[in-house]
Amino acid sequence: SRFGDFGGQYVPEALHACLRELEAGFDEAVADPKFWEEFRSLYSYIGRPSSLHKADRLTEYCGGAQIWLKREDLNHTGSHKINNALAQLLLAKRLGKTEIIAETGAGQHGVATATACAKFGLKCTVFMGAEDVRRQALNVFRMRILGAKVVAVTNGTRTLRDATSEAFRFWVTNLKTTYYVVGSAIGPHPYPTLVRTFQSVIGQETKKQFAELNNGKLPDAVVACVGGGSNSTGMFSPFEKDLSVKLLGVEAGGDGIDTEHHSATLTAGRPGVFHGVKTYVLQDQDGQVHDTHSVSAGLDYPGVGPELAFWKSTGRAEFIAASDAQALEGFKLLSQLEGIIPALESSHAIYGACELAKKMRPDQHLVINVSGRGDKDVQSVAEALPKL
Ligand SMILES: CC/C=C(/N=C/c1c(COP(=O)(O)O)cnc(C)c1O)C(=O)O
Repeated sequence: SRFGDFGGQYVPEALHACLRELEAGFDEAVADPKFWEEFRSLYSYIGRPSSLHKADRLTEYCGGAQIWLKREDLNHTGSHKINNALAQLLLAKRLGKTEIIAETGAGQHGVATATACAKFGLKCTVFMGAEDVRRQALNVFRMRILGAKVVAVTNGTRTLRDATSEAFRFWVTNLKTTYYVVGSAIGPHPYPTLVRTFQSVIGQETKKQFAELNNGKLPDAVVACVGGGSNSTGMFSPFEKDLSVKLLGVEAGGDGIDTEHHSATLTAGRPGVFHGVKTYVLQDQDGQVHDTHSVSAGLDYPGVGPELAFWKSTGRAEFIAASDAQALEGFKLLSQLEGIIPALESSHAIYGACELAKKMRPDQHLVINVSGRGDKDVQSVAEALPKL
């Protein structure tokens, strides 16, 4: 349950028993070939494997490494979130839970959980900050159309942080019947391990596909955006032992990490406890957690997964921040050079990858995890880029 000094279960006594039940259920499931057979039987529903292909015009534009795209945006519901939501629903069924709750920021995890609940016939309640209900309205409609109840959370900054706190509060009072599908590699043990394990299908496929297309070679670098850390740990973990592969996480630099308005937890935060886990936190010297900002709702969060905090401390992965303006640049680049409209979250990885590619040689290869598609964001981008 530890990632070096990070991880653990910093939760009230009331949660210990159900976290132990969850850990036992998880350990049993991952050791059971039947669980993985059931997960793989969902691949045609998800659209796995997702494709890996070259980005020729983006490669030319950046002028350095060969750039490849892992298309998690093409999954059913439009992001990587479906991998984790479906796997956790299988786990919830094994644990005999009848009610499902989830938190959401960008609405992608909310839609993925609502989709999985519709498929498995379970009641679904999604907690979402009122500000995110406004800026990701398309996904709120989708959740409701899929049969889920969306609870707008109005405390605090009315974003992902508050939705997550509210989901935990609800869970603690409904432990017997309710399974909390956590949407990122955050929260108390076993959630960071559980979510990374289910998302590692991304990195496993990437490694195999890249080798098949490049006579057995590994890529030289892999890039992913970082919110709570699920698409990054899912993409990075299969490469963790391959030290020749550079791992780069791109966080939300908002208005700039020298301002109070960003969500670059690993770049500008420090070790602390938040949402039940020891990790990096954006906090003041008294440990009060900062309000955060990002143009992308899915990265707008003052915590981060403990495994990424560990990889930062060991130097296995590097982290940079892309500002709102730089993310909007990444959004435009992929749209106009490759005809792919990425989620604003993924747009941070596009920008960061292009900066890295420039510093690499043309005989080197870099893979970007395109974590989601940008349909949900076109309204806010149109407002942000009126001259587009
Ligand atoms: C679970 C809260 C985060 C959400 N989304 C985060 C997100 C992220 C960042 O989340 P992580 O992969 O967990 O760091 C990246 N790409 C897309 C398309 C996302 O939607 C959500 O609610 O949909």
